[in-house]
Amino acid sequence: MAKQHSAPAIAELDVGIVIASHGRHCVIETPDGEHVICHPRGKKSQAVVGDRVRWQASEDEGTIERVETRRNLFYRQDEIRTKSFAANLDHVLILIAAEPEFSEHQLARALIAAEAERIAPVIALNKSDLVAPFERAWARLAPYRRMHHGVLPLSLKASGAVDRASLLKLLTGKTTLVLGPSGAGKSTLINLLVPGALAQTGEISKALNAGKHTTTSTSWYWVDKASETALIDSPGFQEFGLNHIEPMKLAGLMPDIAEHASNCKFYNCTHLHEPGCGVIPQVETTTQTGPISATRYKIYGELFAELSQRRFP
Ligand SMILES: Nc1nc2c(ncn2[C@@H]2O[C@H](COP(=O)(O)OP(=O)(O)OP(=O)(O)O)[C@@H](O)[C@H]2O)c(=O)[nH]1
Ligand SMILES: [Zn+2]
Repeated sequence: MAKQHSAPAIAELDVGIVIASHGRHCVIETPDGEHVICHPRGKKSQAVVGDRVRWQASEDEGTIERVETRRNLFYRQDEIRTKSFAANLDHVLILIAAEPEFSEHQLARALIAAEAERIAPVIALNKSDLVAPFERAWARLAPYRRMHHGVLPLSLKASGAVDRASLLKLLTGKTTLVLGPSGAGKSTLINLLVPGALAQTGEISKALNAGKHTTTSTSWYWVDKASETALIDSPGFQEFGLNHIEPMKLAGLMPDIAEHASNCKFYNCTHLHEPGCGVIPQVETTTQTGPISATRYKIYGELFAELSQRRFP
């Protein structure tokens, strides 16, 4: 009888971090800093950037045998699909700018997705050198400056060295996903913290596509030689679907609303119309100031309605 080929025990397999992904295949980095193109074994081991994996070499490529348990997974979900950005994050850095004008809806959605996975968000507002638009954007961010850890003002082009230092103070030793709308300065930020980063991405996508001119969707960069601080660059800030969030969980994921949601008369209060609601009287109106901004409350109501109507794919 032929001897059956048995798979090696997981403990004997090599370890790696997923540093780029493109469709079904991805690039992993070994502890020695080598890069290997890997394919998942079956559908189960679909890996995303930031995943720690166990893999096995096969000729000059590799097979991912297991994805280690994730600390968190930052993703968005609409009616058609789920997009996973990255796993095992310490921070999501949302970079917006004085210009182009940012969408508060998108910002609120990305913050909710981070909160749902218990990932600490950092908001940065770039282009402080554009004085008047910056002032307007800064004022629009008042509710966000009160929540979280404030908003970091930047001028990546005009004061790169100072901004580099303040970003490193926040991000050193951490793994951070950088998100932002087009034109806010994401490439400028990544190149400031990781000189040559974009050239590196070019090489990786070339390896992945064997000469085809497509770019990788998400990429990992080490900021330091010791490989302790990492940035992850990912497109896709637009159309930030939150279908995976239960409507009744929404208030708990918006810190300014959550703060007052425990004072409601009904335990299942939606904070939309109920008598004895702790949230509604705290919302600012044209005649009354309040700790909850009218815009934030409106976003809450719209999202609640949207999530209540969702259909799972
Ligand atoms: N005035 C000003 N312009 C800046 C600043 N930082 C970046 N920019 C400019 O803003 C534009 C967009 O910057 P990018 O870094 O390419 O932005 P991005 O977010 O990567 O944009 P996409 O490539 O479209 O995703 C460029 O023309 C930059 O030179 C800044 O601090 N002040
Ligand atoms: Zn309520």
